[in-house]
Amino acid sequence: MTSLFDPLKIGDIQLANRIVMAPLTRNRSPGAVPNTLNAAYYEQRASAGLLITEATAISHQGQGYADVPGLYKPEALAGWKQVTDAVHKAGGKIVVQMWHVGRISHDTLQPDGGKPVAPSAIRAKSKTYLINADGSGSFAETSEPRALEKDELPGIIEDYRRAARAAVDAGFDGVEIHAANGYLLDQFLRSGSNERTDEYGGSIENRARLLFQVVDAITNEIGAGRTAIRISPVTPANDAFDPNPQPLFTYVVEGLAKYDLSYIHIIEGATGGARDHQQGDTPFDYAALRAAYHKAGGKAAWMVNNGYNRELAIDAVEEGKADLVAFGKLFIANPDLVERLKNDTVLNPPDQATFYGGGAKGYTDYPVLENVA
Ligand SMILES: C=C(C(=O)O)c1ccccc1
Repeated sequence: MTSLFDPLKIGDIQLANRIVMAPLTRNRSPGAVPNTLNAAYYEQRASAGLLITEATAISHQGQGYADVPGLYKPEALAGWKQVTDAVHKAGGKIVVQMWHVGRISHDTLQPDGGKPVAPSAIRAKSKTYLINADGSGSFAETSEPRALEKDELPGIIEDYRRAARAAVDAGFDGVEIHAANGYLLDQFLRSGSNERTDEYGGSIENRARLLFQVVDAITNEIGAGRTAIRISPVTPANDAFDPNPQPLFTYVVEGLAKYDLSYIHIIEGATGGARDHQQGDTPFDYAALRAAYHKAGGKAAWMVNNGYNRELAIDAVEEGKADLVAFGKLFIANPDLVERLKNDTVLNPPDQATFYGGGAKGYTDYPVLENVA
C-alpha cells in the first residue's frame, strides 16, 4: 500500500516523500527581492518532499501585495538563487509559484500608480497588503481595475514564459502556475469576474483560453515535466465566483491532460476555510474531477490541499485519492513537519499574528524536535 512517506517522481522531479509545503504568502521580501532570512526559512523546511514557494509575481503589473517576492528583477533572481542553493544543499526540492494578481492589487503597487488589470473592470470585494508610511503593514481595499485590451494578453503570456525561464535559471526544480484563489487566471475562468465579449469571455472554452496559452508558453520553454498548476474550483477567496464550477473545471483538467505536467494542485473547498464549501447548486465532486482528468489521459501527480491533518493525509494517499498532500499552516509552525507526522509527535501551534510581515519572529524561530522518538 502506498504511503504518505514514500518517494515519488512527479514529471522530471524526484521527491523523497509525498508531503508538500503549500505556497504561503509571508510578506517578508522588501522590494520584491528574496533575502537571507527567506533562504533560512525554506532551508529549515527542506525535508518536505517538495517546497512550493510563496506566490511570486511574474512582473511589476502582477504584483499585488507589499513585500512579496518577484521573478522580474535581476536582484530578485540572485536572491532566489540563494534560496534554491540552500534548499538543494539541505537535500530538498523546490518549485516557485508564478503569480499575476490581476485585480487583487492597489494603485500604489502598480507601475506608475496605474489601475490594476483584470478581464473586466469589476472591482473585487477583497483586500491587499500595503506598507504604511511608518513602516507597519496593514490590509487595504483592492483598487478598481481596468479591463485588459486583447492586444495586451500576448505581453502577459510572454511575462509568464520569461519568468519560467528565469526560475529554472535561478535553480528552481520547476514552477507552479497560480491559477487559483481569484487571481488573474482564475478571474478569466470565473464568470463572476469575466464579462468579456471577445474570444476570452463567455463560453467555458473562451474563459479558459488564456490559461492554456500560458501553459503552452511555459511548457514549451521549460518542459511539461517541470510545470505544474494550482486550481481552486469553489473557493470564494478574493471574491471569486462561478455558479457552475463542475463543468468549468472538468474542461480545465481535460485540457491539462494533454500535457505531461509534473502535478495538478487542487484546493478543496474554501481556501483556508470549510472543505465542503459550495458554489452553485450542488457540492463539488473532486473524485469526478480526478476521474475526468484520468479519462482524458492525464498522468500528472494529483496534489490535494486545505485542512488536511495527519490522519486525513495518510488516508488520502493510502486510499488512492491523492498522490501528494500540501500543508500550509502546519509547515509555518513545524519546520520538521515530515518527522513529526512520521512519528505522530506533538505539533507546534501556528501564530496567526506573525503570518504576514515582520522578521524572524513567527518565521524562522519555530522550534524543531531535537530527538524524534
Ligand atoms: C497568494 C495568496 C493565495 O494564493 O491565496 C495569498 C495572498 C495573501 C495572503 C494569503 C494568501
